[in-house]
Amino acid sequence: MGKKSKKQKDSGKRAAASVEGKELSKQQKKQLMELVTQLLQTCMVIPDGPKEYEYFVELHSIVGKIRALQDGLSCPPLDREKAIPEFLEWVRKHGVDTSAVEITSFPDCGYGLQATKDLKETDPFLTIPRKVMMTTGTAKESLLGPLIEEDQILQAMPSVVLALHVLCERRQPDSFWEPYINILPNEYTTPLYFSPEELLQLKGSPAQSDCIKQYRNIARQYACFYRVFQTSQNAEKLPIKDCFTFDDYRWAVSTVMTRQNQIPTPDGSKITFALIPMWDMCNHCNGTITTDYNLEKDCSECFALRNFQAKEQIFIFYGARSNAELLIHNGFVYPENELDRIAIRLGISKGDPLYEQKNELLKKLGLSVLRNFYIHTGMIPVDPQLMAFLRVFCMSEENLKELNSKELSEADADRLGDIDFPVSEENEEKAWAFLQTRTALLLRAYETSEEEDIELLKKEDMNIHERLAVQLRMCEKRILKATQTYAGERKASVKGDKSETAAA
Ligand SMILES: C[S@@+](CC[C@H](N)C(=O)[O-])C[C@H]1O[C@@H](n2cnc3c(N)ncnc32)[C@H](O)[C@@H]1O
Repeated sequence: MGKKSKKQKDSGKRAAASVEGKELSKQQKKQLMELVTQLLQTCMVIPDGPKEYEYFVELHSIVGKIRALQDGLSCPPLDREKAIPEFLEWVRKHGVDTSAVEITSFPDCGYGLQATKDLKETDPFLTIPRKVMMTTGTAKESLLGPLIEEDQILQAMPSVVLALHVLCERRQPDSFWEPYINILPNEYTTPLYFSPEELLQLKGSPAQSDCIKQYRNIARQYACFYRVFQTSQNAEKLPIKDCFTFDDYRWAVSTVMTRQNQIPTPDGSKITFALIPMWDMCNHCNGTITTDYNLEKDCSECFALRNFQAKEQIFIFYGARSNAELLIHNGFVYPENELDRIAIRLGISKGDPLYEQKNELLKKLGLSVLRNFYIHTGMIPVDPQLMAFLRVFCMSEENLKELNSKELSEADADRLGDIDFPVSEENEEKAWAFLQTRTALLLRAYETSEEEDIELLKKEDMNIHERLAVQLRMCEKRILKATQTYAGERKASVKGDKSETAAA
């Protein structure tokens, strides 16, 4: 499956030669190549902190010029609604039992699956055989095969392989996966689609920098593959060779990012990336992973994560992701996210007179002197790694000497991360005071308050990108505020305990 007959391979050539609509002139092709080279050179630069946003504006402007030249060259739009009946017929023909589910449009999360009957927690509701999936394996068997064999980037990046595979199959008139591709969204809400003004809404959030890094990576990949398609003999037969637009690549990458799953290879020896038709119509909610791969039957099996009544939307759990990760990789924010967290970067200054001793102890704990930690939503925002770092950060010379002079047992290391085992009253007070101040500073980096964000979200005419950015920063502020309060309470309780002791 996925292997094309000679007839199919020839039709790939046809598709490439007759890209509907616009043909670029020689002059335009030259201009495009110059812009792609400029993009590649700009992508070589790794911007530093304060200049990062300006860098994004520059990248976005070069990409804008490329997109303008490519106007009319991208794939024609898809009509999802119209394509659903044929898609259902196709999956059923290939052995998918769709009797428990229906594809329906839901407010706020696009299409999804609705239960046609009551389902009990753990009931199986969808089984998808490998033969309908698009995988890195089917990519290797397609027209892309020779290029994958030649290109080291492709060999190391299965998601890129899958993105190019989807794009080639979208351009292939008689693709096996045509009924599946036709029900995919026309565009996504991943930050790859954000304008500089929209990205500005994330000012103060650590996610802004991650969005820029993602944009730079995808722009660089685009520029690299644009050149590969112009020069490699193994790209000659690809239906995207002469019409590889930035918009199409961004669409393909977003398709893969928002829908891919990992499955074992047929022999079970490795893990591969896959797009799983029909299963990938499920939207996300809190819970646990309930999709498994049955190697014996060679299919993906999905079970209900809770009871669902007939007519209710069936959700699955995509995995433990923060809202920033959900926005960047999945294009949505989930305010009810029980596993939300925000990254904070902490480090010991080289100017700290106890730098060496702190470094030594952190090494013993498997922590580095500068790294990202997380604070979490929920009752206890601080995890053991952060707790241990805060304690070492605020430790006295005496404590450091004592701990560095001996072999640290697992129990010693665990105690340093255990919220209920202070090193000393002084250390505890300092650690919580530090966290309280740091969260207050981080909150000040945003240009709006949580209350202002809540008001903004009441506006109905806000565009979806801005809405997502405002939702994300609102969720982040909630975590920071809760942590600030929590740290303040813990600090006060150390003092309280002290005064109690003094009174006793
Ligand atoms: C695997 S697809 C699910 C099907 C998708 N809704 C569609 O129309 O094709 C994942 C995408 O669904 C949307 N999504 C999933 N869960 C969501 C949720 N809880 N809230 C909002 N959007 C959600 C996001 O756009 C995400 O990128």
